[in-house]
Amino acid sequence: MIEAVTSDRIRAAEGPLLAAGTPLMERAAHQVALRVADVLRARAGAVAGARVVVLVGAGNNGGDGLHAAALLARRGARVTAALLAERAHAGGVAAARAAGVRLVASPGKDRPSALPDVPRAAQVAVARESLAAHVVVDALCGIGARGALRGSAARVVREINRGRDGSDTFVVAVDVPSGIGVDDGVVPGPVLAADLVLACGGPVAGLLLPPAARLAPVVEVLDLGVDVPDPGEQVVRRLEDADVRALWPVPHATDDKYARGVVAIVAGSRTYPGAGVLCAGAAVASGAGMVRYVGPRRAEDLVLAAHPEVVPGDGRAQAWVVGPGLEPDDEDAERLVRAALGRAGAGSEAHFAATGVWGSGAGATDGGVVPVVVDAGALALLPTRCAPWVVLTPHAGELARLLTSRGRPVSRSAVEAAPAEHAAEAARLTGATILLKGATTVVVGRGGVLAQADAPAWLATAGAGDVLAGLLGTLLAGRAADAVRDPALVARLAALAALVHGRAAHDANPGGPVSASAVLAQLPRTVARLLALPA
Ligand SMILES: NC(=O)C1=CN([C@@H]2O[C@H](COP(=O)(O)OP(=O)(O)OC[C@H]3O[C@@H](n4cnc5c(N)ncnc54)[C@H](OP(=O)(O)O)[C@@H]3O)[C@@H](O)[C@H]2O)[C@@H](O)CC1
Ligand SMILES: Nc1ncnc2c1ncn2[C@@H]1O[C@H](COP(=O)(O)OP(=O)(O)O)[C@@H](O)[C@H]1O
Ligand SMILES: [K+]
Repeated sequence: MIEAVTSDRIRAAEGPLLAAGTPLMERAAHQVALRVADVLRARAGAVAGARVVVLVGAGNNGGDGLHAAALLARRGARVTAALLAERAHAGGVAAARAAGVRLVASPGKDRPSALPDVPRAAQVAVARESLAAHVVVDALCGIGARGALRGSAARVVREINRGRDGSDTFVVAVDVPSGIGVDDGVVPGPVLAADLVLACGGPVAGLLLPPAARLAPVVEVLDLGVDVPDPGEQVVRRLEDADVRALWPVPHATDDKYARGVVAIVAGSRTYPGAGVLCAGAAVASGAGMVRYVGPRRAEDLVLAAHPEVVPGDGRAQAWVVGPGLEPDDEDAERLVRAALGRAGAGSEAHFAATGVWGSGAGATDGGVVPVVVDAGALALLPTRCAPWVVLTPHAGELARLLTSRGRPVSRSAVEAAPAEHAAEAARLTGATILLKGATTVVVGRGGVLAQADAPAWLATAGAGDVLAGLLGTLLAGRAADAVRDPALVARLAALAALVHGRAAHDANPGGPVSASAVLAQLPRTVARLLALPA
């Protein structure tokens, strides 16, 4: 599991070390230079003679970049450092100059730390040189960044981005891609998408959160000897493949189908029967002990034809999945959804406030409260408050509608610009655990935020969400009693579902298109592959 914290935690951890004179910048620069040298060897064959452009900002992030530039120049790389702010780290400039780094817009002798704005022609030249380099190092700003990149830095980054499509420029970002919201992952202006991010001491939350996460697809943490204290709930987590084994409900030799967990599905309608087929099929494919299906005759016939192991009709279950493919104003479906939500014990929060316990763990298996996944059409049928083992699985448009219906009018694009913030708002307003779908899926529940970026963009296809809902139903049914006792587990299981869903989409056809049916069919093999990994 990757854990990322807010930037003030990193600063607090670094403070005492810096006060004691620990050379953190030298350590960071040394490790950045080593990793850039690895990339140069892979891309240019050797470090000596390879072309590197370092984009340098005003603060210590720029200092890291300049010291790394000096180290690379000493190993024979042809390094240009473009000083793109009104000042630059003095020690870094001296080291770079002494090592033979070519300094663009370097400070004059009489104004060593007050740089003029870089002229337009020089900005274009820096962008051209960057696009032709083997590696570009982004050291414009790190955790000290506030708001969108500005001035020459913003213009050079825009210029590089304009030319980047046809070029295979490799960008290494020092600490973060400059200009992202380091704590909330917003992208308020131009940012250079990184191929590799080298996080200094520990990753900050913004690297894992959408929309910034897509600009930081690979994050490596540089060990600077900084110990970040336990941040409690101020943390963003990402599950990795090695976490699957610890969380997945693997059956024991003594289990029968009921002990393994029964999932009941209310999905699909006369108009959209396929959602029922995909949702129930995903619950079967991910290993439920039994799957029940409740829906109109046409959908039920199709579900049973595709998945004969599904049991038709209502009955006891350890988890419910409601909503995929329901038609508005379908009174039968509405009654079933409300009954399922009733089984989740909408009043559980009052019980928790009175007793300090979330519910009886046994309740989940003896007909008491059970987890419920609420998707698509069922999102409009929520009670005022939900228990945290009710998991809402909206996409951005559905979350915008949900927030608007609760007196917080917001557009889909506003949700997309700050997904974690809006998911947290929905969790506060409803009490439920929120799984907000997208290229990076954000889960907000008890115990903090999780952000999963495991899926290829090919997964953005109709029906994929129905598969996710069925898969999550199986996980919650398999660990229902634990989930009701420990609501933080609900959020982890939701993140686990997103991880496995994304991996199955990749495994089904690496690098190419996938249908929702193909993801479903791939699930058993992907689960087996992930369970075979060492924990
Ligand atoms: N703590 C340590 O010693 C260690 C830290 N380390 C490294 O230092 C980094 C933190 O350094 P930092 O605190 O100096 O801030 P940094 O990220 O360089 O940015 C601030 C500068 O950028 C400017 N600026 C701000 N916003 C901007 C914008 N939107 N667009 C353009 N410019 C903007 C801002 O200018 P100002 O607003 O003040 O005029 C200020 O000058 C950290 O990420 C890591 O890489 C490692 O070496 C290990 C030891
Ligand atoms: N760009 C993307 N990259 C990767 N995964 C994506 C992307 N866009 C959407 N997804 C995923 O695809 C699925 C789409 O679900 P959803 O929008 O509910 O579709 P449907 O309602 O048709 O089933 C979600 O799991 C979501 O996280
Ligand atoms: K940076």
